[in-house]
Amino acid sequence: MSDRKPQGASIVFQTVGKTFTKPDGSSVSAVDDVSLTVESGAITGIIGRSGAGKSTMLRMVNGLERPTSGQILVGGQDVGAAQGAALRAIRRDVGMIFQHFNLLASRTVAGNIALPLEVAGVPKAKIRARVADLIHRVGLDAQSDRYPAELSGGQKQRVGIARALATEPKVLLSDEATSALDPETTQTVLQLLKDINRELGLTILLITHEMAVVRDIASHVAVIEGGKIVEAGKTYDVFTAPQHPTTRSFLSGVTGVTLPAFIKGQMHDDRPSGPCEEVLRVTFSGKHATDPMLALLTRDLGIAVNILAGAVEEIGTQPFGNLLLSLDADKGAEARAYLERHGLLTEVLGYVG
Ligand SMILES: Nc1ncnc2c1ncn2[C@@H]1O[C@H](COP(=O)(O)OP(=O)(O)OP(=O)(O)O)[C@@H](O)[C@H]1O
Repeated sequence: MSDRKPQGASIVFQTVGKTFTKPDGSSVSAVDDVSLTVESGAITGIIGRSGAGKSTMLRMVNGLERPTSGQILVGGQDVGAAQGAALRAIRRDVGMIFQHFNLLASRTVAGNIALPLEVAGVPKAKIRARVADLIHRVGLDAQSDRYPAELSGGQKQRVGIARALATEPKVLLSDEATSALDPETTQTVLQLLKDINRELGLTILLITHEMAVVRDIASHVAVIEGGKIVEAGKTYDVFTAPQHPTTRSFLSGVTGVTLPAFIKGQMHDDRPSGPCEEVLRVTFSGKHATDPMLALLTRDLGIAVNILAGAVEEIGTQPFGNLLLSLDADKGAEARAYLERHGLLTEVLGYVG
């Protein structure tokens, strides 16, 4: 792209709070006491429901909003305290892409990508060369002179990505960048972001309400609810051993493993009296993901299990599996202890009488 290879910068939220005052004078706490370190060069996802505070977190990283309390450091620089030239310098280091692309309809692909360079006062000849490079990087050589209205959603987002990269940022912020795209186009845009992250080493912080996006691209994830981070860690760890109910509910939509309706309809939270079956979720991860544990359970303890649903997925290059089982409730504790001893995680979902 140019002679300088951009390097990532870390983003550190230190006990950050953001309160908005509404027109009627009441206040809303959008972000509340958030501490989070986004590693330099990593792809980190912030996931949360609508109104959880995701956009506010992102907008504080490039100085579009200032925190009410705490600090945000980008590459060690305090964004909230920066003014004038210092703030402009931080903004050059932080590129952003948007759900609805935010392209100028009156400018061509090349013209849109050139815009931040024109604003930064880069000489024309240099702009031309850099724009050509960026267009090539995002695979739009044939569309260079087209206008946004003549592009598909995926192509528009590629323009957005190229424009965000124009000033060679250290950080790329992504605000639901694939939410308006179909699943196939989403995959190609996520792949482009991964390639950029690997080749340029820049830090990517993305917000999303889809766990599938986190699974497909992010090495780290933070779950936000009501302005607070309720869980954070490596994506693999959070997927295989989610701690918070909100995380679990996001995951239930993405693992593709749900109880068959006929079982769900009969299930009780508490164990009924008399003979019954315990319904279990078993999570396999890392080196245990492909172990034949259920066969071993039957062989070693003589406990038979019914498989209700299951899937093995990959996060990065690591496999993890989710199985829903039922077995004689009297044998439940023994079976769970056996599986846990062999490195699997178990969770009792309920009982069928
Ligand atoms: N400028 C503002 N003035 C008043 N309230 C605001 C403002 N910006 C955000 N809020 C409020 O702060 C809370 C968090 O909003 P935010 O947009 O950060 O959530 P979000 O997780 O990004 O949601 P969405 O996915 O719907 O965009 C919400 O209650 C929202 O109404």
